[in-house]
Amino acid sequence: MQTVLERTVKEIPRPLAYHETEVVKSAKTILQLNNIHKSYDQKNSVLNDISLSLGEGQLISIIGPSGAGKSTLLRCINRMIEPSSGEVIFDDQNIVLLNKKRLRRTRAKIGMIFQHYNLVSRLTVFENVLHGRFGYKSTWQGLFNVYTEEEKMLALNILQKLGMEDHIYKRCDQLSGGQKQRVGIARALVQEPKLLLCDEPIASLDPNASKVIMDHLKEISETMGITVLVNLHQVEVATRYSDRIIGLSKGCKVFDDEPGKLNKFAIQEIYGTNVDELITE
Ligand SMILES: Nc1ncnc2c1ncn2[C@@H]1O[C@H](COP(=O)(O)OP(=O)(O)OP(=O)(O)O)[C@@H](O)[C@H]1O
Repeated sequence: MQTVLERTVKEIPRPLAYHETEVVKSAKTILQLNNIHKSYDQKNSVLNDISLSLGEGQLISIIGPSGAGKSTLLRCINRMIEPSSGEVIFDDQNIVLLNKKRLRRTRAKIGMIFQHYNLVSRLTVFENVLHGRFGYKSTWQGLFNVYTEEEKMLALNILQKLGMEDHIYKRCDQLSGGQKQRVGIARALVQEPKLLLCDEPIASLDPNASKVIMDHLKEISETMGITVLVNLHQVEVATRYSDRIIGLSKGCKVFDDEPGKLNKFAIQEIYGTNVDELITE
């Protein structure tokens, strides 16, 4: 008898045609991780020797059970969490070695979106989005919210692309979860990033809102050439949207391939043996 997992994996549309796979393989490298280790204490290792490289304009998902180290890995890339050792090569420089000033400049090219949006509730959509320009401002410009006309036009255009043009003067606490996440994406895009890190962007959203967000992320990678790295709990979403999937288990990379290769054995290696339970949850 077919398991739920086998049925689910079979029914998932394969997003890439053969010729597209070839394009993915030849994409220019935008981020290279070399031998990343992370321990929060002396005893336990949370990330073990993670190496990978990401191509320009790809959407790559990281999947794995709770506690596998997905958020830690994502946050080591922009040094929200300091890796214990290893290299993070982005824009031809090792981020791990940058001083505060150069790190700030480099981070401006790395957008991030969060499960709980991290917006300022009492500010408007437009003000929240403009905050994405902070990385390009001097301290006083940031303090006094000094933005150029070009920056305001950029924010408006992005909000329009994300279907948020009717909400720009609303306070963020008046928005639905899906709308808040679109503001989070707009704030990241106004940075004009080369890389977008998404830490469980749909974990708090219903299926419809999740689809809207994933459709936008896919379009961003395909049409803007921005590399999108996204932590996901939903295997079927990862399979449907990703050019490539990375599987983490107990801090180790145990899978790194195209979605079509994510068979039940690979899923078992990533999640352990309770595979049916995982899919029916
Ligand atoms: N600040 C911290 N101090 C100590 N341990 C931590 C800290 N942050 C995370 N950990 C531990 O590191 C491990 C990996 O956590 P992480 O949040 O990266 O996993 P995850 O795969 O993202 O999990 P989830 O899917 O539940 O968010 C867990 O065992 C967690 O308890």
